[in-house]
Amino acid sequence: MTVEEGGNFVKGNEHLGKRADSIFTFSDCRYVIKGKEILKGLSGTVKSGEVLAIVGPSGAGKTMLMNVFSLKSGPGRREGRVTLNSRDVTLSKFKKYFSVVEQQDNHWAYLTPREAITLATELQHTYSAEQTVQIVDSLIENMGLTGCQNTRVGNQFIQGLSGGQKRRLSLAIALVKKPCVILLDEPTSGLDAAAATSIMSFFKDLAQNLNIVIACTIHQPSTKVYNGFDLAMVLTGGRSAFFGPASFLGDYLQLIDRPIPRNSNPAEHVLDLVNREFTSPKEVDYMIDSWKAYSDKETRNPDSYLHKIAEEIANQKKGRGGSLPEPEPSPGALSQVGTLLKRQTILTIRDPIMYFGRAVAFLVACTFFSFVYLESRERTQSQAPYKLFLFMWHIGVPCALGVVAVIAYNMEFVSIKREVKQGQYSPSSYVFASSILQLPMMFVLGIAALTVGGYCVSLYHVPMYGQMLMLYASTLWTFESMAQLFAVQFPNPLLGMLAYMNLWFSSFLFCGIMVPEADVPWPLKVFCYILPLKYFLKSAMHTDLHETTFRGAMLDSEDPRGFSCRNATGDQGAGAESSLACYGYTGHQVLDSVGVTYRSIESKSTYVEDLLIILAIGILFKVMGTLVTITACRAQKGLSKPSKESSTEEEETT
Ligand SMILES: Nc1ncnc2c1ncn2[C@@H]1O[C@H](COP(=O)(O)OP(=O)(O)OP(=O)(O)O)[C@@H](O)[C@H]1O
Repeated sequence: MTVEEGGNFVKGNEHLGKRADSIFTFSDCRYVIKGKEILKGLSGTVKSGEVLAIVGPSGAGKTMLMNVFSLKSGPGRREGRVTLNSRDVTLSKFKKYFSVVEQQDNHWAYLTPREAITLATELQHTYSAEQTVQIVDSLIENMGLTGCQNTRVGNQFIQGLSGGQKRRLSLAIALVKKPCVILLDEPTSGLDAAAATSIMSFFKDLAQNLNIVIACTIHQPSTKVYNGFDLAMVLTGGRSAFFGPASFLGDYLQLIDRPIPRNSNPAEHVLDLVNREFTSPKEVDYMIDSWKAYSDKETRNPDSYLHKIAEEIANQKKGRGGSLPEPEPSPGALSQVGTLLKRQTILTIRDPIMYFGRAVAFLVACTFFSFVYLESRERTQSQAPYKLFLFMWHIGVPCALGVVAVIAYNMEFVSIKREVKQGQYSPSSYVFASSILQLPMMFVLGIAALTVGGYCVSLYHVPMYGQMLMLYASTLWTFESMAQLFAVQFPNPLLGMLAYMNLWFSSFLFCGIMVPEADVPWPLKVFCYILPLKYFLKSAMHTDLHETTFRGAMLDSEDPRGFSCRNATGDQGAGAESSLACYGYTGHQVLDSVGVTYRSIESKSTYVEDLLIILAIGILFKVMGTLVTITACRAQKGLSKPSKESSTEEEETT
């Protein structure tokens, strides 16, 4: 029987591995934002096999406490100690021994649960293919995902797994690491009562069978769900109003003269008592003060539970918490890059937004502009300058559409940060894998932009297709690197899009066509050198024109320019064209003539130089993006140790 059918965790499953005993302790945890204490000295301890529920009204500080446990960086300063077997939980310990299941299930929408679990296993373990299949089968069976193992996970846009199935998939992925502690933020949110009861009883079985610590926040548990917890912590206004065995809450409330009414839900009752929105502040203060008085008294009673907790915390602080298990060997960087590359390839093929959707948009947009500039396919005198404008559209519009990549990379980065923090792989492995995949995809995008619009409709010079494609792919890659930088630099994708569009506009403005480079004042002139479109246009014009000839002009040794349009034939305006519309017979002559007005255009080939500059600009943005990615993934602050006074206070008031 599976969880899906309301059953229990399959006991004694050897593939999931039973952990050695461990103790998770937090002592005197505080969180201060701009001088305001959000968490006020919270302490507690949870043993392996136990489930702790942190309950409290909205704004009580449940999420903040979870963030403190999970070393999440935030706006404030954290104080206190969080330990596992008396070792302070640092980011590297966290990666090895902790798994977090966040409130929002953030999965790869285009993978199936089987693929997602398999890839997570391959990223974190060095198992053989056969062992991997066994582990994956076991997780799928135990998490009740058998029926949906080959269904795409889905998201808000594509239909996929139900909320409960997604939550179980999150848990399956969290278990792949074989953690000692699992932290769950609101695991029942969005689930109906039956699903919530089923998943909580499942957690209880899981904690016992794998001997792991589970700590979760929960908003308003039903009686059935509440009865499944081993320990409960009641929070209000960042303070503790109860911490101890969940089954003891009723007796405690009786002791302080706030008994649970008959047939009432204990959690609901206590939440009513500590909620300032529904109860008088006096009553809430009474609950906090009563707990402080009770815990102070009981901590001194050698037979009490609270005394044992205080002792346990003191032991942990003194380093008498036992050793931590040695984590299983993890795959090397190359193997991780290979697995990530496999995942990125599957996602690229299935998710059209990132590349293939853009390729279609490029094809349509460039073909559209080719039709608008249909006359420019004729290599005639009057059309010569319009070739330049067509190139501007043919590269400018695809680059502008790169703004889509900012959103896509931003969404991707949310998942990447989570996976890196969970210790699945290093950020540099991700950057490496995504960069490898980007390269061929830039050629796909270049082919889409160039082939139909440029070569079929606008009749670009076919022998130069390879060179032109290289130019396109490089320029698109440079803009892709810009998009990736802004996607990771700004957590809000709208800001990233704004930054990208600003850079794109600047690139257009300073491409040497809109305003002569010589006229641009310093320091703005620097943009003429560091943005890629100028180099692209120069080389694209040269590549397409230099081996061709233009009708309406002829070589003329008597004319100082070496050509004239007076007696030329073949152009509709031949002979009658004004000297202004006479650009030249050879591609070189036309390039020089166009360059009189648009000074960045010239007949001299600067292809290699331009290509290298474009690539250098791309590399610069890539390096910046990589640094920001690595920094953002590592931006986790450890807890500062409590002050002497606060540690003493903590020992007194568990
Ligand atoms: N940036 C901030 N500046 C000041 N106060 C903040 C900030 N972020 C959160 N808080 C405050 O911290 C308190 C605890 O918030 P937290 O999100 O932990 O509550 P919660 O118990 O998880 O609530 P809920 O159940 O509604 O999610 C709240 O009173 C909130 O207003």
